[in-house]
Amino acid sequence: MSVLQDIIAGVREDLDARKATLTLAQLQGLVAQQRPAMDAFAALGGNDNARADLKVIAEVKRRSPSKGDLAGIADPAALARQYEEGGASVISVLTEERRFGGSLADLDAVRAAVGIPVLRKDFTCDPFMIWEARAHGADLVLLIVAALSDEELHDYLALTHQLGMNAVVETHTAEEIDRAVAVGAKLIGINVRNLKTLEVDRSIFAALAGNIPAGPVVIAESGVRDVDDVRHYAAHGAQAILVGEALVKDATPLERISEFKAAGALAISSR
Ligand SMILES: O=C(O)c1ccccc1NCC(=O)[C@H](O)[C@H](O)COP(=O)(O)O
Repeated sequence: MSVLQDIIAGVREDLDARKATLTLAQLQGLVAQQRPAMDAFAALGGNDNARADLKVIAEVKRRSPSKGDLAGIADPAALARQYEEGGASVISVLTEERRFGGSLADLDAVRAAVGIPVLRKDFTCDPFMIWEARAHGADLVLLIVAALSDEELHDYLALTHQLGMNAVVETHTAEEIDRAVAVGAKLIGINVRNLKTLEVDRSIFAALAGNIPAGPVVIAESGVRDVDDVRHYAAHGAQAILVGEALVKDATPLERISEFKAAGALAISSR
């Protein structure tokens, strides 16, 4: 069993427990009370043809299978506010519990604290999780191509759009990019971390970004340690970067995001 399959097996068990306490009809009732989702495509520069700056998706990430404990994060809302002040365009909240130590409570806290779109970052493997994301105020969900059939990818993306949200459609190979493009993904992430082996290979972003046609926002996910990594991704076509570990371990994440944005903008202007 790959790491990804193992994570998803745990996600399904936890989901079954939540489904035993809340029906889909009850969840849909909660969704009806939510304010409309924010336009994350626009927030990430999707409507801006010039796309002169680099957008940052800043992640609230407590733990990871590859690195273990990353940060205590006593107050995810305070961290998210620092991200927003630093210039992040979207906040990503890892809600998976067993391997990442996250929760829907973290999502609630972050949603209440910031005025920018929030991504529920989880291993979406059931439509119920998309309804849950919206019920907890998320504006985006994550759809990992490697974890879904074409039919699931199509149906989950359609439900996401039906609920007024966007999806980061995550890829790791040329074939997965083709599948993301075929379903009409508007936000395509290239995760340089192989979720089956946990290997991080930053060079795959440069190798694969050219396979994404004009239109979708291109997001480089994982592996940002410093401005050199930011420059590398921006120089090779990233319009946004998704950063977790480097920010949660930094004493001054606000400054770090400003620095990443400045380095990214410079690299984009010299492309
Ligand atoms: O982070 C992991 O170890 C991991 C392992 C297995 C599946 C997913 C994993 N991470 C999810 C992510 O994609 C990252 O949290 C995100 O891209 C940020 O990465 P980083 O900046 O390297 O923390």
